[in-house]
Amino acid sequence: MVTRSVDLRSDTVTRPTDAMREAMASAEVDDDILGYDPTARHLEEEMAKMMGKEAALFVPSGTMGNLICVMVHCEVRGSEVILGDNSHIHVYENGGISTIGGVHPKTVKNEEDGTMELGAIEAAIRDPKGRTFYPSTMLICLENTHANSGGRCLSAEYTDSVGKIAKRHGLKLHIDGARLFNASIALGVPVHRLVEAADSVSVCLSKGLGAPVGTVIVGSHTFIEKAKTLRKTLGGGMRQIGVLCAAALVALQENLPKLQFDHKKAKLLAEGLNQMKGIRINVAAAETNMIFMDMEDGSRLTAEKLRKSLTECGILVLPGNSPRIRMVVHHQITISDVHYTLSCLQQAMQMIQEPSLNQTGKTENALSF
Ligand SMILES: Cc1ncc(COP(=O)(O)O)c(C=O)c1O
Ligand SMILES: C[C@@H](O)[C@H](N)C(=O)O
Repeated sequence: MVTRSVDLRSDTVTRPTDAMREAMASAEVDDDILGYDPTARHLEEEMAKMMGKEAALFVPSGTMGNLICVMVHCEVRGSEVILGDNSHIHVYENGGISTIGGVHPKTVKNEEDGTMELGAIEAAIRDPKGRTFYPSTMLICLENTHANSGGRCLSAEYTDSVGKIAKRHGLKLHIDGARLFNASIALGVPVHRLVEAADSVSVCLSKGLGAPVGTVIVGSHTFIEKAKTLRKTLGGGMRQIGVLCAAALVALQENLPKLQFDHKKAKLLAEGLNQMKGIRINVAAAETNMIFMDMEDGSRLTAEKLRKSLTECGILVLPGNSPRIRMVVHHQITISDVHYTLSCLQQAMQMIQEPSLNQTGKTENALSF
């Protein structure tokens, strides 16, 4: 019976630490819809300062944060947003910007590193002279780090270049910064510099930072005022949110410094996987806390077989029928968990690829982790 549990499904799975729970229990609270929750104000002031923006607003989720930001920037009917074809907003948010926001998506191909080609972005901008027929481009969205590219980082220089395109065409720039702190640590660039060109940013507290709930959006005072109204319209206004914001403040203090170790653990995992036959790993692409593991063509290995073997070892990855397995490291994964995962994968691959060998109990090239 497996007793060990290693949860690599996502960095959204972390449990609140004791310090977070203590802070939640003793949090100073008030009605935040009326604008009086002191702990929410404290968190929002902290985040606005860190991001170098005028104001901030706590929202229940990253999905709502992105939706509100897109809707504020695209408040004119017929608005269109340019975003990546593999972006979280386009793929994993139920098409909310269209179905709820009434905003038309104009996708541009995401490159392997999470960027969109600058020329392709500019070419996607509608000609205002065609306004009778075309939607009107109002906004460009980036995602840093880029989740579906494996947690790849967008540089400040690239973001500035996109910002220049937006400004040249009178557009706004939003950054889905669900894992912005991971990008900042990996690049060694402060978060405020990474988002300098952005008019709005959505930053998740519930990802690598390990808070149980929440996202903060930042922007100008005018933007945040409009966002506050929309948050209420969408049902995202809440009462005593100081309980949640207190945990987020602890997460910022406790876990921000730990992100560098998450990246080191992810790299260790990628390097170990890279020694194994039958799978493909791009070690260089493991820039932050995510790893993508692809099955080699023609191999007996399938993602489903490996997922099943991992589960039998108590190792959790997201279920799915994709031939790719994603592993996400967080502060509640230890180095020993990484070694355990590598050892379980090595044995699983051996059993799947060389079933006859295992009947004799012989094992070759067993890697020692
Ligand atoms: C890049 C990115 N943006 C936004 C979100 C949405 O955040 P939430 O799950 O809190 O809605 C996620 C996933 O959680 C994400 O990975
Ligand atoms: C699944 C996805 O929505 C989530 N943001 C994650 O990365 O785990």
